Amino acid sequence: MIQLSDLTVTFPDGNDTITALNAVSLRVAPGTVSAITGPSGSGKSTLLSVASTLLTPTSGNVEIGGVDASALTSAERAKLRRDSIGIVFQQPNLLSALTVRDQLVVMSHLGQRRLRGNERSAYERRADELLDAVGLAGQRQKRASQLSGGQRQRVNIARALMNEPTVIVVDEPTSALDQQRGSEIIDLVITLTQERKTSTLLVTHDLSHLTRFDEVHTMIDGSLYEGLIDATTVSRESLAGPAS
Ligand SMILES: Nc1ncnc2c1ncn2[C@@H]1O[C@H](COP(=O)(O)OP(=O)(O)OP(=O)(O)O)[C@@H](O)[C@H]1O
Repeated sequence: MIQLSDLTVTFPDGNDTITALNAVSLRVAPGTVSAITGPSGSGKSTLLSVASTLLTPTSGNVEIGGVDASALTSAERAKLRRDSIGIVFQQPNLLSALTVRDQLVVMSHLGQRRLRGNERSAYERRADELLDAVGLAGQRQKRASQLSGGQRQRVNIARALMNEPTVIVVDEPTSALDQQRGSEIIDLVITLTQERKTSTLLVTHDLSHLTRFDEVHTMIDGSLYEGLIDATTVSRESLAGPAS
């Protein structure tokens, strides 16, 4: 479960400041996908960076499974991130020299000592189970360069699940894919979220899938609103007020 409370992020801009997030609150329950859409520059990526504890907010806090990330040291936060948060970036950043299976195995012992043989085979079993779950059972020994864009995104998703996270943060998973492959990736994210009871926070520009998510929010100028809102036609004064 992830709970974002009253998050504000400002960046210096010459003598001024930019408010990238303005008192944003959001709770994503286990087994549900909450989608965030909104215009370019409205703060969506900043929200994902804060939710995944990669960026510390100017104020407000992020709780992952009841743990307040702001109360942790940076080493503790890195451990929380490794153990509890799966991050799926927009472009799959796979390591071209590794097989599909090893892309996953390497994730599970980042920053740790060399694996012993029996540990390695446990990780390989988990990798194979996840590759089955994302429809890549037959591709385990291939290299990233031999995969299609949709298959790479599947590896990316499987890799994010390797450490059994309770929270998944997904940035524009369909942006490099055609409509059908994009739709299949959304199906996969929804199915895995339900099966594994993760709290999934997903950013997308692609409005065609929005009705399939449990919740939809729109980010406008750093504020988060419930539902789908057309930021070009609605004035801020007429909005009901930020979601909380
Ligand atoms: N590191 C930074 N330093 C200064 N300003 C930043 C930084 N990161 C983001 N911003 C500013 O914060 C605002 C929100 O940016 P953000 O990238 O979160 O928007 P976005 O909704 O993800 O945009 P897009 O859809 O184009 O990716 C923008 O005005 C951006 O210029």
